[in-house]
Amino acid sequence: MLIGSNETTKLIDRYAIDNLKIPSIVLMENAAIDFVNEIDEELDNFLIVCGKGNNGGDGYAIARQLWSKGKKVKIFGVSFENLSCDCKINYDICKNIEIKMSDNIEKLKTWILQSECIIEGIFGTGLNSEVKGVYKKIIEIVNEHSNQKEIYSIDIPSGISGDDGEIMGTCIKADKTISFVTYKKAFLNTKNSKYFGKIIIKNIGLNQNFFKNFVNEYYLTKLDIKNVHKVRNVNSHKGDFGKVLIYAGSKEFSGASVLASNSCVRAGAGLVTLLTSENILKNNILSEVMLLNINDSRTISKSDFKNELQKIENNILNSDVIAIWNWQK
Ligand SMILES: NC(=O)C1=CN([C@@H]2O[C@H](COP(=O)(O)OP(=O)(O)OC[C@H]3O[C@@H](n4cnc5c(N)ncnc54)[C@H](OP(=O)(O)O)[C@@H]3O)[C@@H](O)[C@H]2O)[C@H](O)CC1
Ligand SMILES: [K+]
Repeated sequence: MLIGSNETTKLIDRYAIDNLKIPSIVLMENAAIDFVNEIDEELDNFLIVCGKGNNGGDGYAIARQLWSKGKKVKIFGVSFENLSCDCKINYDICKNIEIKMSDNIEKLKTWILQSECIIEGIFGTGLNSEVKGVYKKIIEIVNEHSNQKEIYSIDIPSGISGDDGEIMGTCIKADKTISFVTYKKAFLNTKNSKYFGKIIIKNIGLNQNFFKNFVNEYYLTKLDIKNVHKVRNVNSHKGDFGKVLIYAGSKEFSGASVLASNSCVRAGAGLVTLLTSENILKNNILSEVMLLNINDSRTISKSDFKNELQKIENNILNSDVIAIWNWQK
């Protein structure tokens, strides 16, 4: 999965709009549909809190989508003036379909209490300075009055910097964050993970592989592993999947040899042989790994030494990959 700063996410967005000719309003609609698909079906009564930018626009579009599913929806708008272009389009539709809307802070408290779920789109990747004034107040009210209610954040919890996950004065404490296109850099800031809740990334109609050159950082997911995982021919033999020789472990330190050997087996190597000091490991620790014990005592006889060397040489010649433990007493 692509990891994106605010800037890279915007670049991808711009490329999709300017070069791929996907209208921005279509991206917003896709974002809203993807978002709504991740909302718990049991929830029925929603309050959407919208800012003035495209994050707020996503909020208005989500409100429409929920309305079309017959859900109860109200909207609190930070302001209905100076909305971004796509935000205004969705705001106008919400007005036309008569979704209840208000920008009155007192109503915000009442409406939160009447709802089961609060979806917030106050700020997304466009947050560019410390949250103050009315925005700070709105975020605090949402956090304070949402006890026992689900809070869903659009793209990123409002008030968190998308670039480093730091709190810009104050921020929403989400139960679920449904984010678009990239795994935001912010989510790597584990110090603040309690504010993100469960993180879900949606593609909003774009394909991550198409944009992989826009970033140089990737978040490894089960899906990524699945994509590189090759289906094996039923007639194949374990010898077809590489032979690994690991030389590791001593009487005092045997852990690394076990970890490395088991990791190779888990990663799919065909034959894994651990070359290690005599008697340091019981065979049953390594179920699929072949153990090759060597006598590495300092008082070994010359002929035994030759035999040990021969054993090692044979194994080296027979291996595709050799891992050597670098530890000196
Ligand atoms: N491909 C995608 O990822 C898509 C993302 N979408 C959504 O769009 C937002 C980003 O939208 P954007 O309009 O760029 O930004 P925001 O909505 O986050 O916020 C912009 C407004 O907020 C004002 N602002 C910024 N910081 C502050 C602050 N500290 N206090 C008050 N106001 C602030 C800003 O005003 P400026 O005048 O300062 O610029 C804007 O008014 C993304 O997160 C997604 O949710 C698309 O919908 C689909 C494609
Ligand atoms: K948000």
